[in-house]
Amino acid sequence: MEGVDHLAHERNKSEFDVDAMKIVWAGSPHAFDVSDRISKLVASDPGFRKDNRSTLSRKELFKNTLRKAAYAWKTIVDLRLSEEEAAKLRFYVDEPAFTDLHWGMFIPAIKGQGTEEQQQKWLPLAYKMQIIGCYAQTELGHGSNVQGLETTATFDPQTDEFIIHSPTLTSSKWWPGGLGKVATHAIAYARLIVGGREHGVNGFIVQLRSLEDHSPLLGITVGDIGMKFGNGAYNTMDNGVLRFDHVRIPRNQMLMRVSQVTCEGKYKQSDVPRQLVYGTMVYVRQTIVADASCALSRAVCIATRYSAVRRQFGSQNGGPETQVIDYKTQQSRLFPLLASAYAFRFIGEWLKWLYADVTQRLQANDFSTLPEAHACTAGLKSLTTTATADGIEECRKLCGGHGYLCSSGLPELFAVYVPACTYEGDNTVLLLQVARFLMKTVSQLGSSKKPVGTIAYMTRVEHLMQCRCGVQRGFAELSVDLVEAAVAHCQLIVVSKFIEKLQQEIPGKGVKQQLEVLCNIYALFLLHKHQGDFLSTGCITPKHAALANDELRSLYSQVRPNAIALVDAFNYTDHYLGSILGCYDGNVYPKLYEAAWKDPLNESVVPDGYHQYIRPLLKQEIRTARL
Ligand SMILES: CCCCCCCCCC/C=C\CCCCCCCCCC(=O)SCCNC(=O)CCNC(=O)[C@H](O)C(C)(C)COP(=O)(O)OP(=O)(O)OC[C@H]1O[C@@H](n2cnc3c(N)ncnc32)[C@H](O)[C@@H]1OP(=O)(O)O
Ligand SMILES: Cc1cc2nc3c(=O)[nH]c(=O)nc-3n(C[C@H](O)[C@H](O)[C@H](O)COP(=O)(O)OP(=O)(O)OC[C@H]3O[C@@H](n4cnc5c(N)ncnc54)[C@H](O)[C@@H]3O)c2cc1C
Repeated sequence: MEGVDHLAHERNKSEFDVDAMKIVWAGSPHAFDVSDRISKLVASDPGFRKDNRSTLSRKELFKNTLRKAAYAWKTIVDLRLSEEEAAKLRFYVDEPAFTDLHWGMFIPAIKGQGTEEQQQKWLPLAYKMQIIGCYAQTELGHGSNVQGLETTATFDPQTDEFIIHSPTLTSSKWWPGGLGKVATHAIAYARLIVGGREHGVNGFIVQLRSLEDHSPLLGITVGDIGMKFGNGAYNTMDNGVLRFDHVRIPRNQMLMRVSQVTCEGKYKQSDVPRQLVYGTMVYVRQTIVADASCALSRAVCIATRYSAVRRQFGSQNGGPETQVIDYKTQQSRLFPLLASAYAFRFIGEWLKWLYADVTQRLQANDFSTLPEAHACTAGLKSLTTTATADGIEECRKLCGGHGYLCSSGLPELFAVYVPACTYEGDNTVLLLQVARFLMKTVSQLGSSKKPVGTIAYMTRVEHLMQCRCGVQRGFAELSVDLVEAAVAHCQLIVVSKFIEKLQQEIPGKGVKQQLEVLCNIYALFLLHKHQGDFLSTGCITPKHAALANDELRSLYSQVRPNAIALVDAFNYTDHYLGSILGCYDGNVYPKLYEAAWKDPLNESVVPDGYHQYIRPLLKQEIRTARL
């Protein structure tokens, strides 16, 4: 029945203060207030309706996304929302769109790689959305290998301009979000050529379309790259293709914080690491880790609530069947994902601090923590997105057949989320970067340069020094093992930061105790998952392994009465969840049944095509012997 909380009995079992946990999840009382207020604002505004996406054609879907983006901007301006509130509004609108790249990459690239003068010129236009930008780095032929990009930017001293050109088909820019149909400007990454000499890949601000009639400018060929994985999903984003035919831009449109070209055609490299050109990617990778905890928590919220609603088998003397959340197999699949959602939340908080710290150091020309920041953002982006993509799929399976319905919210969540394992750096390529960082640390063991921060533990691996010669077999040869070592390194960081979080003051009855249970589940689940490595290296004995498994089972029993309250703490509205299986009141079956009849296919009792195709089939005379 509407208005009845079918999960009230579950909520009454909670052993901790849910409202206090909501603050922990949000990060602070202020952050909770903003999130709560904005999520309800979006949920209550029919202008942000999203339950019809899977029934729209690509063109209708895209036009609807443009409408929503414009409506969101009008809401932000009319309500004078702060930058924080505006970002939350875009988050709860919950639809990949060109604005993600405008705000998430185009603006950060200018802030990170532009000079003061360039920031003063371009940022006000971008903040007021008087220009719409995209981040055009990847090409048809190269994405991972940035130094392999082929687009050229040749300096012409006669006119004090750069000539941007796509010399080959494979140099076509390919994938940039917002590029296909909307962006008026791009940060285009190209090989800098001055006086016939190459100076590596740099960023250039290039106008693509007229601000009068949106038509592509002279020398610009631009369009959308076509449908992507899943219906709806990421097809709200116009990932584009772009070719330059000798497009001329003023010299001052090369982002010149890292490298400069003077009007005399002299190339100058600032005394900063050239990798600062990659700074925007580092920034986005750390935001993607926070995104992972959002996406995973969303899937876990749906699967946990539905697991408490769903009953299957186990009826005693005609009594109710067993809630599937009470099956140990369901708990062993679901609760490690619940623990991971909280673990990723806290590692995302720490990574945000690490990024802010390295950014502050860079402003003082202190580059000492840049390698660690690169390794952490690359490795944790890889780890959390792989686990989240796999976790969303596991949550779909945890919901049985109904998890495969669009109305469960899980298929679309999966389809939108999985490219996170690829964009902003293929996950394996990024783990290889972490492996390179770890091997460089090993090579420095014994020198005066002592490992600190997230690699401080490596001082305890002195024995690696003796086998240093072993790694002469070559990085490539050992890359599979090195990638596994990189994953283990990142998992250690996640566990360590979860433990550090628990050493903080955490208010609320029973809140810290619940987080300790989740931290232990996360750590012991990893030990169980990688038991072979721990046993084969002698880190644990078989008895330790058995104890860990016993403790894991006990921890699942401790989480069980608190599971619904732990997902309520995410404070997601039904609108944001977009899931009948995960609705707050647990009134699933009537909503599933009602939703079915709203499908366009049920607009007519007899389907289109019956008279043309089915009736002749049913009425045909069988002229041959029975088949
Ligand atoms: C309906 C339901 C909705 C559900 C919603 C849920 C949530 C969904 C998610 C949100 C959805 C939509 C919103 C979208 C938001 C996100 C959008 C993102 C879009 C993606 C954008 C992109 O993809 S941009 C392009 C990204 N491309 C890459 O990442 C390329 C990867 N490659 C590289 O980074 C580099 O090529 C390389 C690092 C792999 C190699 O570089 P290079 O060859 O130059 O270097 P070397 O390997 O030789 O190393 C040399 C030394 O440099 C150091 N190094 C390398 N990189 C860096 C760095 N970045 N910073 C610092 N140092 C660096 C390296 O360590 C070496 O050092 P030494 O060993 O000391 O020499
Ligand atoms: C939805 C989406 C949105 C995107 N948005 C943007 C955007 O806005 N702007 C932008 O510039 N780009 C964007 N991209 C492009 C994205 O950044 C690249 O696709 C990504 O960096 C991966 O590069 P690639 O496609 O070249 O993969 P590849 O490198 O070709 O990967 C193919 C395979 O090769 C393997 N591989 C590659 N190199 C090595 C190596 N050295 N050792 C071992 N294995 C290796 C990889 O692990 C992978 O298994 C987007 C992509 C997607 C899917």
